[in-house]
Amino acid sequence: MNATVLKFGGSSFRHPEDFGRVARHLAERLAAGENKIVAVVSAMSGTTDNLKALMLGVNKEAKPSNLDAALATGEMLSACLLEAAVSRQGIPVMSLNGYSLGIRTNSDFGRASVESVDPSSIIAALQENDIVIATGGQAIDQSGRLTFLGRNSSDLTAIVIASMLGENACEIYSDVPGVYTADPYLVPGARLIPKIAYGTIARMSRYGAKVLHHRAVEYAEKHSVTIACKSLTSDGVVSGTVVTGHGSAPSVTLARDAAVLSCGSIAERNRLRALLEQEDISAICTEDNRGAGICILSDVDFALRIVALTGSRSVPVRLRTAVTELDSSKSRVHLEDDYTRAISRAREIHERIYPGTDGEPVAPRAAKQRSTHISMLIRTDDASESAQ
Ligand SMILES: Nc1ncnc2c1ncn2[C@@H]1O[C@H](COP(=O)(O)OP(=O)(O)O)[C@@H](O)[C@H]1O
Ligand SMILES: N[C@@H](CC(=O)OP(=O)(O)O)C(=O)O
Repeated sequence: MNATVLKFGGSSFRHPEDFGRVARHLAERLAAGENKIVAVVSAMSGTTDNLKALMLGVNKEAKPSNLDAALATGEMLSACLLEAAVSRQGIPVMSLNGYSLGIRTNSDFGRASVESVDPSSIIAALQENDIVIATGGQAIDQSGRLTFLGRNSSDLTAIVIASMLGENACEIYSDVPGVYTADPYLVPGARLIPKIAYGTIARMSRYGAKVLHHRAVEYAEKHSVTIACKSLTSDGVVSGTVVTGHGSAPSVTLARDAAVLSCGSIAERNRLRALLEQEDISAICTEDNRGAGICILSDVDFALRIVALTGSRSVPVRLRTAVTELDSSKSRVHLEDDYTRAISRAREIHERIYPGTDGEPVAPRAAKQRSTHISMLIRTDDASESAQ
C-alpha cells in the first residue's frame, strides 16, 4: 500500500496547540492528493527528561525495563493528542504504539536494536483509516515487553516504518529545516547543507548533531530510504536537506553530556573501547593528567550500564561537552567542562572553516554553566590529534 511517512519530533510539539497545527498540515496533504499517511511522533519537548527524572526520583535504580515502559508513555501521549487533533478535522485516524507497531527488538532495554518487522498491523490500520499515528522510539522484545530504542530514536522508527511499508522516502520534521554545518541555534552563520551523504550525517550525528539519529541514517542507507529533512513553519513547509548517496561539508558538532571515564591503564581503556564498539557506541580515547581515559559520546546511560556490568574499575569522571571538527578525512575533538566555553570554541572553529560567517545565532539558547574549564590532548577514532 502506498503511504507517505512523516516524523514530527519533540521540537514540533512544544505547546498543546502544536498538535492542531500538525493535524492541519496532514489534512492539507490528504486534500492535495496524498493517498495514506503514517505520522510518527515523539514525546513533547522536555517530556522524556521529565519522565526519566520522575522515575529515578522514585527509585534511582529502577530496572531498565521499568524505565523503558515509563519513557514510552511520552510518545503514547503525543500519539493520543495528535489522533485527537486529526479526528477533529473529520479524518479517519487511529494510533498505534510500541505494542502494536509490528517492530520487535532484542531485550537491550535503554537502547534496543530492531530484530524483525511485520507490517501487517500498520497496513490493516491504513486500510481502515487515512492517517495512522505511530509512537516513535519504542517497540517490544520477543517476549512482548516494551523496549526503548534510545534517546532521539523516533527518527529510527520512522525509517523502519517507511522501509517495512516498501516506501523509499521518509520526511523528518524538526525545528530546523535540515542539516547545517553546525547547530544553527548555537553557531552564528551555520550553513544549510542541501544534500548530504548518509555516512557524513551519520558521523556528524555520532558526534552530537542530533538533528538526525545516526542509527536511523544507517538503517535508511541499508534499506535505501531517502530522508527529506523539513520544517513546518507558519509560512508552510520549508525543505532543507536531502540525505542520499552523496554530499559532504566540513562541520562542527557539540555533544553535551559526553561522559569521560578514567581507565586504570591503556590495556583497560582498550578493552572498554572494544566492548563499546561491539555495542555500536561512539567513544574516543583521551589522554590527560589523569592518564588514559575514554569519552562516550552516544547512548551515554546505556554505555555506562554496560561498563558497570563488566565490573570494570573505570569510573565516570565527569560530564563534559565534546566539540568536534569534522571533515572527510579527520575528526578533532576538544572536551570542555564549561558549556558556554564549548559554544565559543565551536564558533571559533566554524569561523575558521567558513570565514566571514560570524554573527548572531538565530535563536540563542540559555547556556548552562559548568565548573572548571579543561582542555586536553585527544586521540580521535581516526588517530588525528589536536593539542589545545
Ligand atoms: N548540524 C546541525 N544541523 C541542524 N540542527 C542541529 C545540528 N546540530 C545540532 N542540531 C540541533 O538539532 C535540533 C533538532 O533535533 P531535535 O531536537 O532532536 O529535533 P526533534 O525534537 O524535532 O527530533 C535543532 O534544534 C538543533 O539545535
Ligand atoms: N523519547 C525520545 C523522543 C525522540 O526521539 O525525541 P526527538 O524526536 O525529539 O529527538 C527522546 O527524547 O529521547
